[in-house]
Amino acid sequence: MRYLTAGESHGKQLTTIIEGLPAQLPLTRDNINESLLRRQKGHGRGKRMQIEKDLVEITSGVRHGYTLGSPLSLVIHNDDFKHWTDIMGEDPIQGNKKLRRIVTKPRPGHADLNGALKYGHRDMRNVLERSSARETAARVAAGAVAKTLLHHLGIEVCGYVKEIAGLQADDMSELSMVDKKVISEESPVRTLDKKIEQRMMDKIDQAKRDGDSIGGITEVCVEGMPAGIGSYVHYDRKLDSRIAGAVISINAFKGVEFGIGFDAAHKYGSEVHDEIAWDEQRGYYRKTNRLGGFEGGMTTGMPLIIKGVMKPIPTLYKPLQSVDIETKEPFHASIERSDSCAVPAAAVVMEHVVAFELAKMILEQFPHDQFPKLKQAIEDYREEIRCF
Ligand SMILES: Cc1cc2nc3c(=O)[nH]c(=O)nc-3n(C[C@H](O)[C@H](O)[C@H](O)COP(=O)(O)O)c2cc1C
Ligand SMILES: C=C(O[C@@H]1CC(C(=O)O)=C[C@@H](OP(=O)(O)O)[C@H]1O)C(=O)O
Repeated sequence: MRYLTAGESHGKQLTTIIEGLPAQLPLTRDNINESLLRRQKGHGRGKRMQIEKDLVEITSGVRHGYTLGSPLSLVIHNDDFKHWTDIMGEDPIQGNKKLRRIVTKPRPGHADLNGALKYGHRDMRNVLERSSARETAARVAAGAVAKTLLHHLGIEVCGYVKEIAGLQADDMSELSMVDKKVISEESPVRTLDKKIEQRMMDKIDQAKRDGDSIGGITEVCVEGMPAGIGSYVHYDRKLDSRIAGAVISINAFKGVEFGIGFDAAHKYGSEVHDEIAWDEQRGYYRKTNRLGGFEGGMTTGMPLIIKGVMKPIPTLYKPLQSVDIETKEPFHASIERSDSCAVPAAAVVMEHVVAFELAKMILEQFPHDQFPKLKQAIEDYREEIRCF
């Protein structure tokens, strides 16, 4: 299974095409819209999220509530396009630089300058339109399809905020998946402790007043993955490495950790590795889960715990110094609008890109033309490893 996305941030629409899904998977647009709505929430988003109401249209691949096995295409319309029809239209546009809204002032931390150098764009709008995290809506749509597939296989994926501006959200490790989901779905900045939640929002508001931005840490937990998904035999079949790539591909993500992650560097082996145990009901299991559910590029059968680090948003109301590519003069640009913190939304994005990689690996490992047969194959495999 693979997917592609297309679409510019202020263009007409975002398109996602997923190829390689099994036939006969139950799928409706509600499965996807729920995820899209969650991605739009969270304290610290800018005015754009008030304009957009992300709803998907399934334009192929589904009939009467079930996948056909043919490519699935999903469309999300950009409501903001109506304000940008000339600037984003396909026909040549006349007028002065201001009318055409040509961008010649690159923002440090965004893709503007490097993208302009690479593709030879003297108008950096040609870069920012596609490098914008608007594209993550299309990725969430793909991930929502993957999550639906996983859900029907008894696998649940949940993403939530772990830290914003140095403030730790509550440790959710002991909570049931249902409770984790309630917390992350209500509003992704939610924590169990209302005081911490308020302090996070205060920090975001303060950063916004200061013309600054804020990053944080997101976490994804996965329950129900059987052991042995992924592979040790080749670098590109290691599931943890695919997940790491997918997480780092999210705009502004700069790090990924599995389980205790970087803390493993300061510990002894006896404090890091998870001892193996067995009982009749569960089969093999681990007494601890410090490695976050991965060994040798494969799942261990324990919950997957994955963290991602998001840097602060690059577009600042109090801008950093840069150089105009036309005049070569230094400048301090003022900006029109931006998010000041998008960590809650990014947690939802991470949940969905992880889900896609998990579903993709499962489909690689089991025959999957027909979803009911895939489901049976997974059930048989679970039983086989329980009795191993
Ligand atoms: C959900 C989400 C929303 C974002 N919103 C903004 C924004 O409003 N302004 C901005 O400059 N960057 C925003 N970003 C980050 C940029 O898209 C990102 O920093 C940029 O594409 C450069 O890529 P890099 O940071 O991965 O190097 C957002 C990222 C995410 C995940
Ligand atoms: C549109 C989304 O996020 C956008 C991501 C983004 C960026 O530079 O990454 C910049 C902003 O776009 P605009 O300049 O139109 O306000 C965000 O709003 C979205 O998440 O749907």
